[in-house]
Amino acid sequence: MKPIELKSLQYRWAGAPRLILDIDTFELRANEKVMLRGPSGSGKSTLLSAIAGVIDIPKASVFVAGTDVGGLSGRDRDRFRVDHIGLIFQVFNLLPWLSAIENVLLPCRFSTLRREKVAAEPKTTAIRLLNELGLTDPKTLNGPASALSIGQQQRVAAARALIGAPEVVLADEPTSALDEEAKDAFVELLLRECNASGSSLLFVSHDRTLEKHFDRTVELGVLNSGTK
Ligand SMILES: Nc1ncnc2c1ncn2[C@@H]1O[C@H](COP(=O)(O)OP(=O)(O)OP(=O)(O)O)[C@@H](O)[C@H]1O
Repeated sequence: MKPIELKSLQYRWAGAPRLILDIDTFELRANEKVMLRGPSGSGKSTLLSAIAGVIDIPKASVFVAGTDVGGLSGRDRDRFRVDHIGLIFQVFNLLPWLSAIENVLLPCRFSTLRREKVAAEPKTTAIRLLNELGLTDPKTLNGPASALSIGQQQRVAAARALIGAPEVVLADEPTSALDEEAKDAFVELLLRECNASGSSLLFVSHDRTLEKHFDRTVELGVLNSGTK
């Protein structure tokens, strides 16, 4: 089963003069790690929103782990997303009053499937993931997320995306707030953890220096031939 398959995906924002997405075909294969590039405003975040089922897309145009995302009701899409997709955004969307560990556990709270995929006790797994991503200080792990630095928040967001081994991890410029060295280190950690959990990764970035870490790079402008 392909983690992501797009077929004749078209999308136009309400009131916009033209399609922002017009993609004939695209596939992300099992365990594949792909970088998605493209100029600002070209539709990269829109594409991730389409794959995550955050926006309304036509039926039979986006398949995630074999499910037709556009064919699901809004409620079922929300359920499907938490079961099968790990999300890391530019803004990490941590709940500031919860601890790092509690933030990482959120997908297990909302998804039985994710919880069942966690072999050990979920809290033990959350701590292991955070440790592997470089967060080890008990104060950092147990204190409120509001007290974390940007780099620490990003690691928590990555651990939250990875817990319960979702088939697909979608990352939208998660390194934009980091310096060069921290970017490379973060991408290496993320890829290692995706490999460990068997998750495929679609990673949006402008940053060509990160390309070397990925199986391949896809230019949205090339994919999106129909919008020209
Ligand atoms: N919620 C929205 N409503 C209407 N138009 C939107 C919305 N979100 C994005 N757009 C438009 O869609 C186009 C693509 O935006 P998108 O954020 O997908 O691009 P991007 O490639 O991710 O850009 P960047 O690299 O700057 O983050 C832009 O013209 C933007 O104004």
